[in-house]
Order: sequence, then C-alpha cells, then structure tokens
Amino acid sequence: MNIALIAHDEMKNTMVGFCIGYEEILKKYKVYATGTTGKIIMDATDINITRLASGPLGGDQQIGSLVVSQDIDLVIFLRDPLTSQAHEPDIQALIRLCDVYHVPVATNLASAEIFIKALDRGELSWREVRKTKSQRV
Ligand SMILES: O=C(CO)COP(=O)(O)O
Repeated sequence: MNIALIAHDEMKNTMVGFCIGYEEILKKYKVYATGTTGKIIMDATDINITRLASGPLGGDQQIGSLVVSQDIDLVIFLRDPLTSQAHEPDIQALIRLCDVYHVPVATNLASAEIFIKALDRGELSWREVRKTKSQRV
C-alpha cells in the first residue's frame, strides 16, 4: 500500500501536524509527496518519503502518473480552498484520475483522519485485490 501526501502552502502546518500524529501508521507504508510537502514532513518526522517535483512544477502530474500505474492506494491532498493556484488544471487532473482509478482521495483534515484510520484497520485491502485482478486482464 502506497500513500501520496500533498499540501498547499496554507495547509502545510496542518499536514505536518497530521504526519506527526499518525507517524507510526505512515511509517508502515511507502510514502510519496510533492517536493515542498515532502521536505517539511521529513524535517519534522522520521517518515521516509520519496519526493517528487513541487506541485506547481509538475509534482501533481507525477502523482497522477503513479495513480495510473496503480502505484498509489491513498491520496491525502490538503488543498487550500481559499487561494487560487496557477496549476489548478494539474490539481483537477489528479483528482479526476483518482476517480477514474478508484483511489480514495482526502482533500481535508477530517477526511484524511478517517482514511488513515481505515487504512490502519485494513479497510483499504480491497485495493490489493483490485490490483491483482487488473494485472490479470
Ligand atoms: O502545489 C502543490 C499541490 O498542488 C504542492 O506542492 P509542494 O508540495 O511542492 O508545495
């Protein structure tokens, strides 16, 4: 199970708090993050993160590509709903791909907490079954 973590600038403190709070769970999985989000999480925790490009420089698209290749099982994307982003098309494209590939995507802290607890209880294990089946076709 692989997780992608992304936070817009206004949400980065929230993301760090989330990662500190759920560090022991997050450490059990492979974690990807966009560039700056990954850096601040690694500065604050012992979570090992594969950092991609910064969001505005294509990081959201890189995560979208991992969604397509079935390499991401959960996206936690703490979006800033009050600030327009120059790369809004990339953000929409990533969320669309999550819908296309049935990848759970949390866009705020409340849903992120529900999803991470569900993951820890094994409630996303259907993702593994789905991947195995799609490899057969
Ligand atoms: O802009 C982002 C997501 O759209 C996040 O990118 P950074 O993690 O590089 O700040």
